[in-house]
Amino acid sequence: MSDITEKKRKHDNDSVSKKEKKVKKDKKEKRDKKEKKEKKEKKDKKDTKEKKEKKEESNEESVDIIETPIEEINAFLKENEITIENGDNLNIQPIINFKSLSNYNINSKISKCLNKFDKPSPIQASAWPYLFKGHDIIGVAETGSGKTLGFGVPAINHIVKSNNKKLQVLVVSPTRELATQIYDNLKELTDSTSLNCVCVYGGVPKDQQRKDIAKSQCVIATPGRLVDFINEGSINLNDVDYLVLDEADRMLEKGFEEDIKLIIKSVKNERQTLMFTATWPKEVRELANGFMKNPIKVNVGNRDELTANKRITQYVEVIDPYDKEKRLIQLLNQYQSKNKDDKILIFALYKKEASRIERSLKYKGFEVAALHGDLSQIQRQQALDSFKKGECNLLLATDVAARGLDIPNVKVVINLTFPLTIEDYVHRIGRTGRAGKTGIAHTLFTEHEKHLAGALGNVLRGADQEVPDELLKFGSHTKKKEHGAYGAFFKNVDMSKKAKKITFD
Ligand SMILES: Nc1ncnc2c1ncn2[C@@H]1O[C@H](COP(=O)(O)OP(=O)(O)OP(=O)(O)O)[C@@H](O)[C@H]1O
Repeated sequence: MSDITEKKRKHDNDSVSKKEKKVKKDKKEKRDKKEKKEKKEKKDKKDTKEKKEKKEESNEESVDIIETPIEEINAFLKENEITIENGDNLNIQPIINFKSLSNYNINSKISKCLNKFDKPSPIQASAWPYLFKGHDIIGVAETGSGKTLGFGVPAINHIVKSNNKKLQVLVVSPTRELATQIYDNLKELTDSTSLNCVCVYGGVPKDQQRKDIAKSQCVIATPGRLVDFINEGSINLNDVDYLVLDEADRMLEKGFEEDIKLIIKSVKNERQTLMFTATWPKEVRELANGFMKNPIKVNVGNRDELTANKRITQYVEVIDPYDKEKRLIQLLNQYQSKNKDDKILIFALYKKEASRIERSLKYKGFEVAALHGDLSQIQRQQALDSFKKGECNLLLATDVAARGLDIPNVKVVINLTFPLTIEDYVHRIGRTGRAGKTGIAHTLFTEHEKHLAGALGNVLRGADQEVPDELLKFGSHTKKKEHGAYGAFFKNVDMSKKAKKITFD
């Protein structure tokens, strides 16, 4: 090849590669421009969203403080027999209507979830203001009075306000079914605020729970599975600064103490601690104080004495133990209603007893579901679901169903065998007469339970119910419950110091 031809070829090649380079450069510039534009649009969109949210927030902030007249507040406290005790002599008005929630900058998405109700229930009205301000609380109010949202609304608002995605709220519940129910309640709130919540309980595989924990800000748990996860390092509670013990007296009883100790040791020291229940026996009060900082005690109804919901009509029949089953059939025939929605809940004491009675009822032609500890978790959940949905209107349960379960249209509770404690009696019958409704509790009482006759008599009197003569014959002696738990964890609190009862004047 001649020099000239070689030069021409080189020149041609150069100009081709220059052209290619230019095309490439143009393409890149175009691409960059497009990316830049997309980025800007994205940012603008985000800014607008943030601005909108900020505006909403500032709107909330700029809302005028809603003052409720003192006379109205005092009438509300009196009518609902509310006492608020605290050592710091704080004087914070209850939130007696949802409008007043704006005084506390409650996230509007959370308050929207409450639209289905007319007004806060007495425990919500009186506990919320203290909880929004970050205080520890012991909330004691009758069964079915809305305690779940009483601790749940401030819990989720606490996460929203913190503006971080760490796990911050822990709710501990004694049974799997109750944990699931609390989860359903709180999920409505977390979903509205695009936060995540997980329910952690035993009897089902762990894998999915582990995955869900990793992305959740709120955990509802039964103690056993939670302790499992703590021990295997699958859950980090270091940032939990809002701790709720639901059914607190049960959680502080012997049997749960080791788990509760470990759980409390695993959460943040600087935290808000809440204890909610319908029964607050003297035996656990000092112990509870040891886990809390100057707790405010909110009492709805005269709950220094054990009291049952007064909208429940209580019948107590003293009976020969051998006649119980025959009487149960008569009661079922008497109470089974033509209204297909009405439900009856029967309580037995032991799992074996529950299984035996279930078989016997089925043999006699009753359609009955059963819920007790000898069943698998799937069977337990199926029985509860079919009872809740009304597919089967008769449920036979042990005390696993005594606390917290909120099942619509339970018209009658039958105590086939009396529970081990008088507190359990109050919780069992509290499965009826919920959220302002009425109900019936029919109890078969035998000489085997005579040591609880005095306490039962007091509960009946306290709720303005008739005390049968046969019950009085057992005398009024009440066996004291003992509490030997908590060893070194136990903190002696000076109970002689009287807390102040607040009145608004
Ligand atoms: N402000 C309200 N007004 C009317 N109903 C309400 C209100 N808040 C909650 N409820 C309803 O009251 C029912 C009982 O509530 P919840 O289960 O929280 O009771 P509880 O006090 O925890 O009862 P328990 O002592 O048996 O655990 C639920 O169906 C709930 O939806």
